[in-house]
Amino acid sequence: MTMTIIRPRALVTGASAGIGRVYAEHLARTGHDLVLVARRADRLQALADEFGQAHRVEVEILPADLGTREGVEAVASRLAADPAVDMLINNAGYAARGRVAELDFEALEAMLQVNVLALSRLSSAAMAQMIAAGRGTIINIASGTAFMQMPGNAGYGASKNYVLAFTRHMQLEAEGTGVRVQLLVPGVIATDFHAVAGNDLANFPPERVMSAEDLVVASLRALEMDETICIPSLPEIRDWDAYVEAEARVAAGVSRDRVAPRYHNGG
Ligand SMILES: NC(=O)C1=CN([C@@H]2O[C@H](COP(=O)(O)OP(=O)(O)OC[C@H]3O[C@@H](n4cnc5c(N)ncnc54)[C@H](OP(=O)(O)O)[C@@H]3O)[C@@H](O)[C@H]2O)C=CC1
Ligand SMILES: N[C@@H](C=O)C(=O)O
Repeated sequence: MTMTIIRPRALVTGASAGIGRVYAEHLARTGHDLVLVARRADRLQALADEFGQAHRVEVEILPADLGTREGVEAVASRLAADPAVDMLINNAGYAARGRVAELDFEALEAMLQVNVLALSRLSSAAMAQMIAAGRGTIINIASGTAFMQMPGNAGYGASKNYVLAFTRHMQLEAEGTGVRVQLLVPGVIATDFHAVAGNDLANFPPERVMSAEDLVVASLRALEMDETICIPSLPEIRDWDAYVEAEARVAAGVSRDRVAPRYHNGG
């Protein structure tokens, strides 16, 4: 009698480098088959060979440019067609920076295609398939810059605010479905991201820089702990709770039939 081994299968975007590569390695080590997505097929193939041999898992490469509609649809179709994919790491992304008055609109549009639209499309395809299966895990990668305003970072910061908001809506919609949705909020992580964005990682004080390894371990540990928001370096999670409470107080006041007293003539 032949035994078929059914392993969990994860699809990782941006798997050719940095955070995505580290996720892929950890998931392979813990017995996941993988589908690796990025543009650099040679890198993906090298990782597939390495992880396949070292961890005896099946690793498929799916080279795709998530900055194009065809690339996104190829990956979305893969998610929709394969119920064995029970984990999506929505990680591919980058920063195109520039002050608003000097914005390179084409560069902004290209970044939003990857950071915002591809992530949304792949989240949607995975959610549909996973809700139907009654199980699955999606991790969306935001950024600490979603909580900060810095000159030159309007486009990238806003794209990560989108990820934050979109993922929190996904979490609401996933309630009771068996699907887990994690929002991961990295700070400054030591990867090629900074060089790609035209910055030097060495400009950050070392005490602000985390390794991709530590980030990914924290994210996977948060999954085990059923924490849906993972901010790996935040010492006290109650600070996030306070943020959500403050947001709820603002939300309770934004829609009323009268303006606030401070806008009345004479105060
Ligand atoms: N490093 C940091 O300090 C932080 C990073 N983040 C976020 O983490 C995520 C991963 O970044 P990180 O690992 O640091 O950066 P890297 O530059 O090391 O890796 C980015 C990955 O995204 C892929 N990618 C970029 N553009 C595309 C595209 N058009 N189509 C398909 N894949 C693409 C790249 O692959 P390829 O070039 O082969 O296509 C690469 O695998 C991003 O979403 C980033 O915004 C958030 C906060 C902090
Ligand atoms: N957090 C990093 C990116 O998202 C950065 O500050 O550059």
